[in-house]
Amino acid sequence: MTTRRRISQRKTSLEKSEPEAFGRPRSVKNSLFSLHKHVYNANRVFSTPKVPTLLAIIVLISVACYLALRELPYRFVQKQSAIPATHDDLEARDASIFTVQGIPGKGKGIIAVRDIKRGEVVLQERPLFVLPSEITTSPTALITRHLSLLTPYEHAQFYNLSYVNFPPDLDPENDFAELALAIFQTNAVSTGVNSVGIFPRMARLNHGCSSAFNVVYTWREKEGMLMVHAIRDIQKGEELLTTYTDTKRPRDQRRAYLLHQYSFHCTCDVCSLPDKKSKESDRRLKSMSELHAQFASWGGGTIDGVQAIEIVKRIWEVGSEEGYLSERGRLAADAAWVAAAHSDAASTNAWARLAEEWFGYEVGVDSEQVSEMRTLQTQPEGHLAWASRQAIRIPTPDV
Ligand SMILES: C[S@@+](CC[C@H](N)C(=O)[O-])C[C@H]1O[C@@H](n2cnc3c(N)ncnc32)[C@H](O)[C@@H]1O
Repeated sequence: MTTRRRISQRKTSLEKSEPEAFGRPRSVKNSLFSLHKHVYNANRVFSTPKVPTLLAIIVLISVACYLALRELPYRFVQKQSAIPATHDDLEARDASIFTVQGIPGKGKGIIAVRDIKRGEVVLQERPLFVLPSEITTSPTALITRHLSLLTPYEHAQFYNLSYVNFPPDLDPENDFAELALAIFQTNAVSTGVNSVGIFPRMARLNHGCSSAFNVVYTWREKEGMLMVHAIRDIQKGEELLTTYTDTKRPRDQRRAYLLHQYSFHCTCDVCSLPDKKSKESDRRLKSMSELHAQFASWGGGTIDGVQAIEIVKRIWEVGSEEGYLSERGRLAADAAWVAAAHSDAASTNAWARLAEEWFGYEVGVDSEQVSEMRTLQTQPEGHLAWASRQAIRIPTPDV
């Protein structure tokens, strides 16, 4: 099964553990079971109806109780988190930040209704359901089973989503299982390393490359929630764009991938640059990818700590020229790792401070990554790589 990979590249570096599927809590079954007993006993008291009528009543009441009760744990979990508890609250919060509307040539998209500051939470959302990214059973059967567990509202949310790559010989009005698969493949996003989920509100985000995307989403395993943050200031009226793939690739390759996977020809601000400018942008993006690969070779000892930090600074610089601001928290955290390995506490502290700032924009000031970077600033010697390499002075950030 292919699914949107727009965050999977990013996520593998930012998220570590395998997520749980967000299913109905097991306790629902227990509550349903005890309710069955209760209903059964109640009907024994009023034992006059005929057996078929009685059975019909029991079934009806059971179904009604099940539908009502299965929402309870879900709402309870929602109330514990920062997410507003009801659909109305969610809609009110969304409406104060953005609106979903038709965008010429793109279907629907998300437009800011006010200025949004870099680092702001644009949207938080729990998945309708989550599937493993690799499955051995039939994907249509699996999706159909998950859809059968949704409320009518959630069901409608799912079937309202857009889709591409629907087999031309089939009819979306009749082939619901295939339709569901196409919707899933067009809209699912990574929820950690081995799973993908459907988030109907954020699924309206269209794609932009390199300097064109202005929001980034991250999956928070512990909270079972997807967060969308603005990575640059966004003005009222601007479209919110995320990225569906690693856009540190030349325009031709990005376009070919997006056409094949999502059936659109990308005309974002970067893809629409005149040829000369586009080539310059491609050169910068290629250079960033190559520099990342060189930086990674520090792990194998091919380059020393000072050279590794020079590469980090070069990536930062090229990123600024290109306007590619994503992944800077991770980059600075990796530089802090190098500094810690070489036992330079002051440099570890300085890189961790920079990482805290940029993780704050991209994954949130309340994220695990920010909290780790704060701890590292106070206890550089606590880093797991501390003193694992020769002790040398490591350059601090220029910014
Ligand atoms: C996850 S959906 C995004 C929301 C979708 N536009 C809608 O109407 O619900 C992905 C689909 O949106 C469209 N899309 C996304 N980004 C686009 C872009 N930059 N230009 C044109 N179409 C785009 C493509 O059809 C793609 O398959």
